[in-house]
Amino acid sequence: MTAAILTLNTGSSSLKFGLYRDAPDPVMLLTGQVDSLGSAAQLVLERDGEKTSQAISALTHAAALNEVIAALRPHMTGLAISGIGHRIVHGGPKFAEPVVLGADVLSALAEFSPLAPLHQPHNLAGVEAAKVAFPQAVQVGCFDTAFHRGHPWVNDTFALPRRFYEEGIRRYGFHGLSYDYISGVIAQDYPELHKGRLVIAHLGNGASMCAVRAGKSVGSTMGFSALDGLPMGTRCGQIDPGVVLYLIEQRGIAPHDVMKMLYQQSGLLGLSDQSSDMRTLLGSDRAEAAQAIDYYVFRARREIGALTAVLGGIDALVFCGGIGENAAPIRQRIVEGLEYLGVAIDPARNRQNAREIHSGDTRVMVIPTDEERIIARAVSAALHEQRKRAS
Ligand SMILES: Nc1ncnc2c1ncn2[C@@H]1O[C@H](COP(=O)(O)OP(=O)(O)O)[C@@H](O)[C@H]1O
Ligand SMILES: CC(=O)OP(=O)(O)O
Ligand SMILES: [Mg+2]
Repeated sequence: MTAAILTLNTGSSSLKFGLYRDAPDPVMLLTGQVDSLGSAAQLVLERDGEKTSQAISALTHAAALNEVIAALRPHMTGLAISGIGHRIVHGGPKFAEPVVLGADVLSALAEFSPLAPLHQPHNLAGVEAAKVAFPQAVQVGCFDTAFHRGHPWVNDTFALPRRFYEEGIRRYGFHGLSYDYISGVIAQDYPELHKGRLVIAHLGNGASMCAVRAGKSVGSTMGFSALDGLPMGTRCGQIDPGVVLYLIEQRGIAPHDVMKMLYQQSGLLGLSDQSSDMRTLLGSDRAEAAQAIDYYVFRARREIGALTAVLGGIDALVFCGGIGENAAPIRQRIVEGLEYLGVAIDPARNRQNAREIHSGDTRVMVIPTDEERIIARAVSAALHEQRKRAS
């Protein structure tokens, strides 16, 4: 039997997975995803460049995971799943490295569920389902917050009474597995640039930007929860906290309903009154859809300016995530007006989603992210440690 690794990445609207042969840089055997969870879910598997797709009935992440495991079985002959890596969005102030998910760790992580209600409970349900399906495998948690744990204090704190910082009310930042992957690609392919100042824009269903200097995160648009910063598919992004207080105190809306509104009914969906999906909005002729895109682009441009200020300049702007990697018109519009930073793009290369799309002095790049690979590497390292201890 060959040792294999399974990775699971439960996003807010999708479930992505990968099957790898164990090696220090694990060898990818297949990848796949379940999209549009909750409505017309599709399970797509990709092996050796060939895609197969099937409709599935799952409504929840946990049910989808069971269907994924069933679909993977025929591909597992001769393989023993030795380790399973999970993307866990919130690691709180403590977890700055991947960790083996024992019972005490899992209960500590469950305490962060209220801080990331669209993700953390699904992530942890995935761990439980994986433990049942593969009881022999080592379960490893990889945190979206870990990449940001070295933030300078000014970027880690809110201006609240001091004790709240000590109690863990901090700007954690998310999408760290994605930023870790992208900065690894830069280190390998552009070693000079790796020493410099990057703004990485992870624009998916969830969206954030990260300021990276010499491979380290020094700032992020996301804060305490996965709500802050850029507007997202259904999340509001930056908002005056006075609005939240007003809705609760003066309008009498129950806090739980405000939470639901901020996480699930706002962002592109709330503004367009049509869809959370950028493809749908780009294809729509409704004025509200156009306005939702206007706001999205405006906030993204504004945050690039803010993070460039944090870095004291910008050497490269990198786009990734479903929108960042595929939506050429959105990239085009975001960079409009950033010429003063040397940021401009070549329309033809932009349309091709080419890796280098800049026409000015500052590099602008499109790099498909691969959170699964970062997870698979962490699992391989954990398996290696385990074997070393056993020998
Ligand atoms: N070709 C495309 N053009 C525009 N938007 C796209 C395209 N492909 C994917 N997207 C958008 O990417 C977003 C999903 O991003 P993704 O990173 O896959 O999500 P998740 O955060 O759930 O992992 C959706 O808004 C989708 O519309
Ligand atoms: C943290 C976050 O927003 O994740 P996702 O993009 O998967 O929703
Ligand atoms: Mg994502």
